[in-house]
Amino acid sequence: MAIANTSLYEPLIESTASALAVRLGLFEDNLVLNCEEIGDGNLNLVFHITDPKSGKGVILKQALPYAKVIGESWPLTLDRARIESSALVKQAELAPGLVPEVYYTDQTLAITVMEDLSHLQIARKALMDRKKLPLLAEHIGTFLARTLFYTSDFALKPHVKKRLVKQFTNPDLCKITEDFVFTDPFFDFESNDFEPELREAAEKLWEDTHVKLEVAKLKRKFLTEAEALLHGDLHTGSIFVSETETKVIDPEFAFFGPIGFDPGQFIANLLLNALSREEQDQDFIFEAIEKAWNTFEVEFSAAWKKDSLERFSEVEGYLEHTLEQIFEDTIGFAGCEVIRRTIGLAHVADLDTIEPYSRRIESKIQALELGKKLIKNRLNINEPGQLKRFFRHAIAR
Ligand SMILES: Nc1ncnc2c1ncn2[C@@H]1O[C@H](COP(=O)(O)OP(=O)(O)O)[C@@H](O)[C@H]1O
Ligand SMILES: CSC[C@H]1O[C@H](OP(=O)(O)O)[C@H](O)[C@@H]1O
Repeated sequence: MAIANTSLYEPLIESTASALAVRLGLFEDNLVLNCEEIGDGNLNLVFHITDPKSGKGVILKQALPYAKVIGESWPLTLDRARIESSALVKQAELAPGLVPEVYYTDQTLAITVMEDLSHLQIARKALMDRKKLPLLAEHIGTFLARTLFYTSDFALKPHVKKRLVKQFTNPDLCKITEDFVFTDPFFDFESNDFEPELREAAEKLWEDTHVKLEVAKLKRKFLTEAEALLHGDLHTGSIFVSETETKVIDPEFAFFGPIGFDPGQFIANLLLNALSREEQDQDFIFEAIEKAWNTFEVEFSAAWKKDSLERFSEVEGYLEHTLEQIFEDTIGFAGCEVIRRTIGLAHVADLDTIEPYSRRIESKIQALELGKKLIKNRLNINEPGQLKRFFRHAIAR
């Protein structure tokens, strides 16, 4: 894989990042700015630049020519910065108010300068703090319906759609998902990462040919179905929230894929949070899943009726068939995400911080059972209202 021409590229440090923000005219040049690298994700640098006097801030995100979490031994294309900034611009157009505003991008330096969202909290952390998030589900349902419908063949003319598919071809980042979501966790591969106490449950999964056949089908969909422009990594760490606002960040995995992938990742990460809760605290999560899906369904249907260019859209039953297929895929993709976040390379804090350790192991064994059952039974789960019972039944020992 080619690494971008690094002769003009240089990784920024705090002083050069704030100097760049001044050069871009984002701050006056006589100010004393604060700049801190706050990136806690797996891949990139994130600089938070602020003027302490006015309180004004911006975020400057820069891709490194490798995956930050692994180091230079894992080269990764700088083109992901172009994908991320273009996706944010497209999503802002389709779902206004639900993504940070992009102020500036530079493909050579692989940077995106964007709105500072530090007044909000990452949804994973808010959910772990058991915060009430009354608008999260509705906002994400709207984000999904609008970004997915309006980038699909239902809304776009064929040439426009194909041009966008080309613009958002994202092979390196897709390969990460193909490996770490759809392949490695289902085999005894070195990249997997789990506690010794989970080995027996992992081996049971690796021997389960039914699960593996169903994952193979889901992976094929991910590889081949260019239905709509996905966010591509819509976990709760990619969403900023408060009681009144929701902003989706980090779409560097964006590409044209199967519509059910984004709702599947969102629902999976809510289910992973539910696994970290006592039963009496889980209702908020199941209500959020139902609300998000119902909002998605209502807004996708309204957009279909208002704006579909497809002649067959009027055919009775076609919308219902499309939504049923998306829901089936959503449940299957959610199952893959639950499993990979439990024994794969990239974990979630919701499970990893459960105390005591014995309960953490118990919850992770439950996660593996839940993931397998979601994948195998995705055809029998017809609406989100069934998920609470399904979850309780799946994790019962
Ligand atoms: N627009 C923003 N405003 C405030 N903080 C941000 C913003 N974007 C990212 N961050 C912070 O940086 C962290 C990593 O950003 P993210 O885009 O997820 O990076 P990565 O691509 O490496 O996963 C986030 O968890 C958040 O704390
Ligand atoms: C080594 S990439 C693993 C994992 O990291 C990405 O998440 P994020 O950018 O939010 O940290 C993505 O989920 C990848 O699958």
